[in-house]
Amino acid sequence: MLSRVQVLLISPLKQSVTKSLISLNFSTSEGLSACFRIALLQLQVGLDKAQNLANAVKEIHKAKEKGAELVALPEFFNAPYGTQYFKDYAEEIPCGPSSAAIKCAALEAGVWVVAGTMPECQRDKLYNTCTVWDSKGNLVCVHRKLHLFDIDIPGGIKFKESDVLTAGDGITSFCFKGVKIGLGVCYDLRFFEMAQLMSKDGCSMLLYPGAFNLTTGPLHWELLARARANDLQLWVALVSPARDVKAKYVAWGHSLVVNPWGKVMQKLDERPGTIIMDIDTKVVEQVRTQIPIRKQRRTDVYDTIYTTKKN
Ligand SMILES: O=C(O)CCC(=O)C(=O)O
Repeated sequence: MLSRVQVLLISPLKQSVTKSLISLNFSTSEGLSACFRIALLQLQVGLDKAQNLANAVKEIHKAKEKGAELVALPEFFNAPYGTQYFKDYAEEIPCGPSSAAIKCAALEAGVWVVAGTMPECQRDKLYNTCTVWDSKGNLVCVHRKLHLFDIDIPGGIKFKESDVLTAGDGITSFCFKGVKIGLGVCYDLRFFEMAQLMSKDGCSMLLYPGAFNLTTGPLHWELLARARANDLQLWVALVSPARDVKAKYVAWGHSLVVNPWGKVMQKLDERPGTIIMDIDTKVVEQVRTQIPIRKQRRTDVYDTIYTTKKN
């Protein structure tokens, strides 16, 4: 719902301070509504790190030509996915070659980049880490995957990231053009409480670089994206690498954008490709006004809260 808010303006140009009151349209929950163009790059990723980086940089520039202002890359855009690879491909952030390539691409193209994830080493630990770069090439924030992907589905898939990786310990969001965007990495998508906290913090969009597989991908990828979008009434974007059937871990692909009504707005198949989508936070306001569940929660009966620090 929109409400009229009065803002006190103090002009620095006049000797005697001039005060004037103006009215602005503010949304009750998220601030001024805003619109921006996002690109999701479903990249082909292989064993050759230099080639992966060159491809990411080329596609960032192509996305800029299509008017993208914020460009998102997939989980492990610079390395194949698999516990056997993490150590060899890991870099310190922000001083490794992958950070350097993305910093430079963001600056040269003049776009913000959510650099999917890369294996990060710090001291003796490895993390699955998402970095965000602004259009001047500054590192805006870092999110280390909070929930490690440890599952065992007999006849389907067994994976144990925790054999090699350490989990992050915080929840991360950043502000782009006045829109707060929450970050998660792949398995993080399964954890509703994390998403709910980002929503409570004022996020209008959640962005997850991810790489589901051929067992859980068809079952849960789109379902989870739509569930998060519908429950929290915000935009959700998932960015996967393209499928490589010869890889040890075969990614599901199907990068997508879901709107705050829970509707899939754009979706790729398993091949390399790009989604270009205009994100309008007015839709967030609409659905939250028309189905006002955010105001109807029984926080006298239940709640979701932080138990530790925020990033
Ligand atoms: O949750 C899943 O089914 C897949 C998760 C995954 O592939 C990951 O966290 O990297």
